[in-house]
Amino acid sequence: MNFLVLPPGWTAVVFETIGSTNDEALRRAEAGAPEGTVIVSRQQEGGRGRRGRTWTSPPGNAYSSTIIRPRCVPERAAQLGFVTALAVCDAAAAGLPGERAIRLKWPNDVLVDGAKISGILLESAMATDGSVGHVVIGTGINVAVPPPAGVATYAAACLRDLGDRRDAPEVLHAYLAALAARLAQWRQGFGGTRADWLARAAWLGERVAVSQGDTRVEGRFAGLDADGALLLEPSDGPPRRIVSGEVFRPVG
Ligand SMILES: O=C(O)CCCC[C@@H]1SC[C@@H]2NC(=O)N[C@@H]21
Repeated sequence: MNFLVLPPGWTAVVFETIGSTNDEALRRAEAGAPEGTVIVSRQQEGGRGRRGRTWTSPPGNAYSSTIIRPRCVPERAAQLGFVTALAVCDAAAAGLPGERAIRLKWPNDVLVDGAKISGILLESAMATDGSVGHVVIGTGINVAVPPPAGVATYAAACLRDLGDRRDAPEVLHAYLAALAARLAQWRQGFGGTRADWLARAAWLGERVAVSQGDTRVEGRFAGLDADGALLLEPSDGPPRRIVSGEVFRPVG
């Protein structure tokens, strides 16, 4: 990293290489590191994705994990996925040509012209009073290197191939500034975050499929409820409230 400008009060620990920035941030959070501690690495040797997947992490992309201490109920802490996706979206929008379509796929994927440009992994721990004591917000943004062919099970791209001329430290700077601003918005309540997320939502009002392990349900994506659950209207049954799963476009 040649430079890193941080939001006021935040501190960064920068590595040349690391196993996983999330693992390091979780360790430091357990040891008492304050909110706004950011672990950054130029590359990761054991980058982790959702559902136990590997996150290939060569130099050229932006890898960070930020410690937040929300002290709230788990349902509210889960909204940090929307906060983070909006921050990545803001950071991407600042460097991409205006004609690119940036959309948010529930719960926290960021798509540019239909291709995923980042991954978000939230990991948390409870405090003794039953609230969420800390959340580690892990984000990998594909700046200069797309996932290797055959690894991604979805369309994926990097910002540079989409016309963004910035390098990883510049994108990371934009992302962390946006994350601080989006966290401030969320602390006022979920309404603003929810409205801004819906304004960028992919496939809102359209037919989608949601897979949850071995089960799959299809219906119209009707919006988000007040907590951030996906509202799905199947054609042959009552409306459903979905709290986890993968959303995609049904074929046919
Ligand atoms: O599967 C996903 O989409 C989430 C990928 C999250 C990857 C980031 S890179 C920085 C942080 N450290 C990790 O080990 N994972 C997250």
